[in-house]
Amino acid sequence: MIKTEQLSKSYGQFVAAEDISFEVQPGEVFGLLGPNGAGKSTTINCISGLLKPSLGEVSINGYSVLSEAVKAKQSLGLVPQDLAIYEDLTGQENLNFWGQAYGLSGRQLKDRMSTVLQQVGLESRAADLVSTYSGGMKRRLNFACAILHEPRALLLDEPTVGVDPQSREHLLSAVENLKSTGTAVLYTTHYMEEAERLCDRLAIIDHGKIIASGTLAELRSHMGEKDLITLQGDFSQVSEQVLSDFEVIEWQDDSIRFMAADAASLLSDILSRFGKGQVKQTAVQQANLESLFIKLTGRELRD
Ligand SMILES: Nc1ncnc2c1ncn2[C@@H]1O[C@H](COP(=O)(O)OP(=O)(O)OP(=O)(O)O)[C@@H](O)[C@H]1O
Repeated sequence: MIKTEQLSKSYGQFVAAEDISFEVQPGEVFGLLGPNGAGKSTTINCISGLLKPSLGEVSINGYSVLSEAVKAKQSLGLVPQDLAIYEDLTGQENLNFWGQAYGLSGRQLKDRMSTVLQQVGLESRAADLVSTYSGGMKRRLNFACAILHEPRALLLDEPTVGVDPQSREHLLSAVENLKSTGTAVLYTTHYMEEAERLCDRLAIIDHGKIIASGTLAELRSHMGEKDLITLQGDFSQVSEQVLSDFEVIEWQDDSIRFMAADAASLLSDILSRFGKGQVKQTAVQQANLESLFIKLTGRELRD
């Protein structure tokens, strides 16, 4: 339903997205997970037609976004990172505006408005001006506007950034609901927990490139059932030989990261290899998307 083939986008000499290929099937949530600046919005904007790719192909429901834009966009909904709603209109008026822009009218538009308001939990505030909404409520309305016309493919660009837990829950359940009705969803986020909850398959993106992709289970298996251990302290005088029997990912004067199977049982042996007072803090993370990202890049997802 959503397909990119070797999509690249450059700004002058700077390559913001490079060789991005994936497909999202109906009823599937595909996640693009990566830190700020990784290239997620660039990819989404090329798919929605807001940006023209420098190279590669994008299609929606079999129609090329470049050469058959009108047909491609008929099946597409976009929830942009920047809000696309009017503050000086009510929630209802915003929906009415967007509904008409999508060609809906009369009874059909009324029914859809009431369905989406209920899906995002805004029925009781629909008659209020958007300027009186909380940030999370605005994000929910932004989402509602994008799904009014029942798109078969939906692009969500970090829809939960800065929202309160209640709004986040409304948004995540609305995505789950769309998935169950067969919508193909592309979901970008830098929140690992959201990717783990929602996504059937994922691509991890960093510096404009996909560095790993697959189902959650496939991605976890990259970690080889190993835990990620982070030590903080003073390691400026410590030889890397101390951990030569482990896979060290990052070694700095004040922190060390390495992988170990069953880290908890090895911890006292590991700590005994360091001098008194050298290790000030210890953290053990089981295999998850965050630890995989650190393994692949040496950096944290939220950098
Ligand atoms: N118009 C532009 N001109 C030059 N560089 C740009 C432009 N738009 C984006 N970039 C750069 O491209 C890179 C990717 O940006 P993009 O917005 O796609 O990242 P992102 O993963 O969506 O992160 P964020 O969540 O912070 O938006 C960044 O380094 C950004 O500064």
